[in-house]
Amino acid sequence: RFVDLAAVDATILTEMRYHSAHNFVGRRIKGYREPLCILTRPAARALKNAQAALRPRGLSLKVYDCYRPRRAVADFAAWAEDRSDQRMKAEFYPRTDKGSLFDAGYLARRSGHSRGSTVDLTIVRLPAARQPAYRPGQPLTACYAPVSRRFRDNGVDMGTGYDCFDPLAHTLDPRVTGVPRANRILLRDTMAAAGFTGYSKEWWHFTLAGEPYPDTYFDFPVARGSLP
Ligand SMILES: C[C@@H](N)C(=O)N[C@H](C)C(=O)O
Ligand SMILES: [Zn+2]
Repeated sequence: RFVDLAAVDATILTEMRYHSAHNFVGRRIKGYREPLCILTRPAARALKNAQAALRPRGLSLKVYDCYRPRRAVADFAAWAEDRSDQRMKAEFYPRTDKGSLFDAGYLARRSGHSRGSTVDLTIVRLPAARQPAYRPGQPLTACYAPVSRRFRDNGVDMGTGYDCFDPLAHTLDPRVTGVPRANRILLRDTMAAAGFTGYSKEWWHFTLAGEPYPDTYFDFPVARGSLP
């Protein structure tokens, strides 16, 4: 019952951050063998419906993370214990202690992503702007800096970048007003209409209500060979 999202809706943009070095760890995460968005079929179909609601408005979804194997979650946990590695702090958690990321709710020891019906995503205005390639070692900017100063993601302004482990990324943080607040609400409402529930601490994180494997945490690698 798992599928490659591209086989269900080829128009949804992808930027698989954990297959890349542009994430809070700073390198590819264990278990991400290919830059694919794998989801349960019901979650992929529901995302297709969300995309269909956005496209007439000149907008598209862009996914950052989909199914996440348990070995990737374990990689996050091992990384969190190594306090000496602060390589990506300046962008992803500038004012949060990395030792508190699990307790603060920004990382989960048993992640909904491992059940296959949870997705991290944003909205992009079409035609999608080209965004600069991330170069490991480049100077980093805080994910909560104004949109003109932080990493130039081609998503609409959500008030912070993706995986910004900071209270400003809480979906309804009262300091986020105007356009970024409206963008968060558009994403939340579009996803809700398609059957997904958001997460109060991360504007980008959604889980399909009535997911097919509510109690199963999978560990197959993210690779075409894992699919039927
Ligand atoms: C790490 C972030 N993208 C995320 O998905 N956080 C939630 C809490 C999780 O790990 O499940
Ligand atoms: Zn997530």
